[in-house]
Amino acid sequence: MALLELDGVSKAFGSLKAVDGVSFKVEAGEIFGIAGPNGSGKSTLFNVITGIPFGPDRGTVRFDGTEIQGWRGHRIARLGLARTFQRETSFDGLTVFENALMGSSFGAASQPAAAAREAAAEALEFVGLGAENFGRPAGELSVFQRKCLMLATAIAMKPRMLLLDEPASSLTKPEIDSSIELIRRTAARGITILLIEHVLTFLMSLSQHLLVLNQGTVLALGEPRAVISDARVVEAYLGTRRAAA
Ligand SMILES: Nc1ncnc2c1ncn2[C@@H]1O[C@H](COP(=O)(O)OP(=O)(O)OP(=O)(O)O)[C@@H](O)[C@H]1O
Repeated sequence: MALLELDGVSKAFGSLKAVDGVSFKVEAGEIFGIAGPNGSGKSTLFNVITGIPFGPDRGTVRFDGTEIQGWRGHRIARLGLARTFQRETSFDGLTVFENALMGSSFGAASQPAAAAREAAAEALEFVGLGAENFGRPAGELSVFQRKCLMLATAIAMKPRMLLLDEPASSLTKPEIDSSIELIRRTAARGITILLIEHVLTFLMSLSQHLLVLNQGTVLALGEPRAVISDARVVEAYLGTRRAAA
């Protein structure tokens, strides 16, 4: 059984069909990539899967066999489905450690406070934000460090699946390389990953399956090399590759 399964999922804003009848499956343990031109519905798809901030209008979303469409975001997160955002998102007035602690305390609310602190520290060390950063206000961090903090906060929740929305945006080439390595190591922890990215080389080097969205619908889905040579994908997406990458 797939860990995540979407069947005919749709979301409209007025007359605009942002996500229109999307179906796909993600197997446990894989890195599954999602590409598509600007405005093709990628972030809206993440929103409707996670319920943050809204669910789908139609269709079913199954996580580990449980139908979760229409559930509130916090309930979906507690089931083991965490996400990051396109823009670095943190509580800037809180310290690095307090941010990660929000994740670990929320993810396993029943665990003792000491275990939550341990999970927060481990996640921060894992992303490269060592103890010397724990007391720094999150607002002081660089863009790359803030992305690492957002990832650490999600990992501290101990999710089974992580949805990463454009983790490479606004990063330099060496930071993108570090980010690829970090996502590989995150998957090696046993966390299934659904990854939105504009930078195709990023998706190609990480994903076992690639889905391309166009105008809210699935244009192509399959093995990444076959997908990027699909003529419809070349026309809809690769024409903008240089500008996007
Ligand atoms: N809350 C909203 N209200 C109205 N329209 C929206 C809303 N969110 C997204 N849209 C519209 O839905 C379409 C899909 O947007 P979405 O952000 O999902 O695309 P995307 O593929 O993630 O784009 P990008 O690559 O630029 O981030 C766009 O036309 C966008 O303007």
